[in-house]
Amino acid sequence: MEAVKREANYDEQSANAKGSTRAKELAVVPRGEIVIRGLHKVYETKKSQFEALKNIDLSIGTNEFVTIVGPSGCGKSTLLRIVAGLDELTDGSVTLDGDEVIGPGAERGMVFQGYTLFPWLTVRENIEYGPKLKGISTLERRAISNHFLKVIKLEAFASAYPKQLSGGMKQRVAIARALANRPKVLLMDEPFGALDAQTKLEMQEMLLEVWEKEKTTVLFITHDIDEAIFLSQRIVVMGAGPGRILKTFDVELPDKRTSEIRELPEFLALKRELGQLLKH
Ligand SMILES: Nc1ncnc2c1ncn2[C@@H]1O[C@H](COP(=O)(O)OP(=O)(O)OP(=O)(O)O)[C@@H](O)[C@H]1O
Repeated sequence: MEAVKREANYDEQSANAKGSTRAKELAVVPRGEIVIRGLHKVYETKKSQFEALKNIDLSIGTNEFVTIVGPSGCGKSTLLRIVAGLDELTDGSVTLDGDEVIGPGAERGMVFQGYTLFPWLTVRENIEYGPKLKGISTLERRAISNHFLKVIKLEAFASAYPKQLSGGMKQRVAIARALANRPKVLLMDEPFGALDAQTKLEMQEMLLEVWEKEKTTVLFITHDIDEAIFLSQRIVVMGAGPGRILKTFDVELPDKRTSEIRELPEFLALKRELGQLLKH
């Protein structure tokens, strides 16, 4: 269990233990703060250029849960891929805790819609994959996978292979596998898009539980307005032609998100407003 405690906790503990100014400074270092400034993305082919993103400015705070919504083709995935370091920006900058993003890194975990588990590995082995690459010992890896199997409530399936799991279970493993690297940020591109309605609701509740426990910054993409409101602290609405931010909304709902909040007047009012904005 020790192995999966967050760095911030370690820092706080060491600050308390040592009581030194330096240790206290370490304890307040932001973790998982994304700053995007003047971001432009142009896709170039031999014959043409396509401006996918224009003038994107967005800051996402430590432990914040931010969702991006917008019409198909407005550049949501492009933006997420650039933050992941999987795609290059044309102009501007993206930093994570002050460090420029120049490529993929284990501190940014990704979960996509398609199931990206290794079919030849068991659930436990999939979760331990990242820590194994990092050279973490077998004992510590076991502690990490035990912790996350519990978090995603799949202890009984530790030895199962992905093909033996339902879609929702596979996505739970994908989330655990991303979290096992102890990322500062979880980047999620329509992770529940392929699930049936009931499983999707269950996954949303599970994700919020995980987010509360693990205190990771989350940048989430969805087409589903209900999902965006239910999950997020802030919603960023993008428009197309070229991809840009139209408006951001603070979600003023109780921190404790239970299914009842979907009936609250604030929820319904925001849903109406987002619906109107996305119609144009
Ligand atoms: N590798 C590429 N080369 C050229 N154009 C691209 C490339 N990848 C994406 N695009 C274009 O950039 C635009 C933004 O694509 P992106 O996938 O980011 O949109 P999106 O908002 O995530 O869409 P969706 O909601 O349908 O997933 C689209 O018009 C797409 O055709």
